[in-house]
Amino acid sequence: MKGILLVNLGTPDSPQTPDVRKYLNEFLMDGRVIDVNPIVRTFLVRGIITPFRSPKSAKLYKEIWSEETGSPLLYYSILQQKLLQDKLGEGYQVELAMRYQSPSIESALLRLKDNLVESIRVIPMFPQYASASTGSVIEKVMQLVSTWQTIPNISFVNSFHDDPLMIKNFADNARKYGVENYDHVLFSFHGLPQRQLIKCDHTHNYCLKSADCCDTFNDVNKFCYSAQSHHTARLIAAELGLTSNQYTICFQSRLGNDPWVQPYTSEVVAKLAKEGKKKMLVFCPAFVADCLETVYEVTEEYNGEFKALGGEHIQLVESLNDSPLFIDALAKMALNY
Ligand SMILES: C=CC1=C(C)c2cc3[nH]c(cc4nc(cc5[nH]c(cc1n2)c(C)c5CCC(=O)O)C(CCC(=O)O)=C4C)c(C)c3C=C
Ligand SMILES: [Fe+2]
Ligand SMILES: [Fe+2]
Repeated sequence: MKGILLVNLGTPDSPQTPDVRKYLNEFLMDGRVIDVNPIVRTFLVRGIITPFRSPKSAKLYKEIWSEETGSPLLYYSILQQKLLQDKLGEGYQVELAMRYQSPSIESALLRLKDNLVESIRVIPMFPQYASASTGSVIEKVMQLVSTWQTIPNISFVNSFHDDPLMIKNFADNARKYGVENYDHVLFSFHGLPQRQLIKCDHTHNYCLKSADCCDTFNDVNKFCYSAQSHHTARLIAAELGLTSNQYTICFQSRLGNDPWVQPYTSEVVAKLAKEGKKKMLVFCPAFVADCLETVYEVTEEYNGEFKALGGEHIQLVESLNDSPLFIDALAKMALNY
């Protein structure tokens, strides 16, 4: 039996403030997410961010929480695990874990260990590599497994930003809206502090040194989250036959006052509304499942800001969720030892 472990980010156990606080504390106390001195991080997270953000975020989570299925991120993650298990069949044990909260990575690894799997293939569910997402998952898994007496044959998917099935899946999801019916297309990725990009630049002389450092995907920037994001967007655009003036790549969900990777989605939305764009199609290709950042931030927040400035409608392209093409992509990654 071979073990496959899917790991996504995590979501609160409920949309109530105490559960959201517990989630944010675990998430934001991760040194790869808020990568500052631990004393400063503790002060920032426990003293400022979590006390103020928890009640606000709880309100947003209540907006996207379904009575029947709970958090969209967990709902689609469970579906992805079940569908991949069905596809791979008996020789494989597919487990799901979340980096923060539940189901925990520790419990999923123990289920694989108890079944004496010969090997474990870990798939962090983030197409583009970032230390704050993929890096954190890999570190946590290695930390836990390193304490086992028998360390299994273990491998990790580091990124899948250019996976052809994933690219086709996003493009197909957009086709049903008729891309030609929109004035402009946005590729809005989750943001990241600029210093986290710079830390991944092993040459110390490329990332953010010029305005066009992400315009090509090359040997120097191949591990950069922003360069991988630009690459994903260009591939989806090419699949849809979009020319470069028909779309904009941007980054959402900035937290705090430090500079994050730019341009910021909210500023791009405002600029395009002021230029007279009426209808926009928005992809969020940093996420493989719909979540707070897509369902609320794009459909409610950016749509509201766009309309307030004269725009008519922002249409979110749904995420990969339970699409058969994405399950095929996962199966390929699972089998590609
Ligand atoms: C310093 C702060 C943050 C970094 C860095 C960060 C990176 C990052 N996050 C994701 C994926 C997701 N993030 C989600 C929610 C979310 N993200 C942050 C902060 C940082 N993320 C916060 C505070 C939150 C919680 C919501 C809020 O209060 O605004 C989610 C959604 C979870 C859900 O339950 O739906 C995802 C998914 C990636 C891929 C990433 C690095 C590239
Ligand atoms: Fe995030
Ligand atoms: Fe870069």
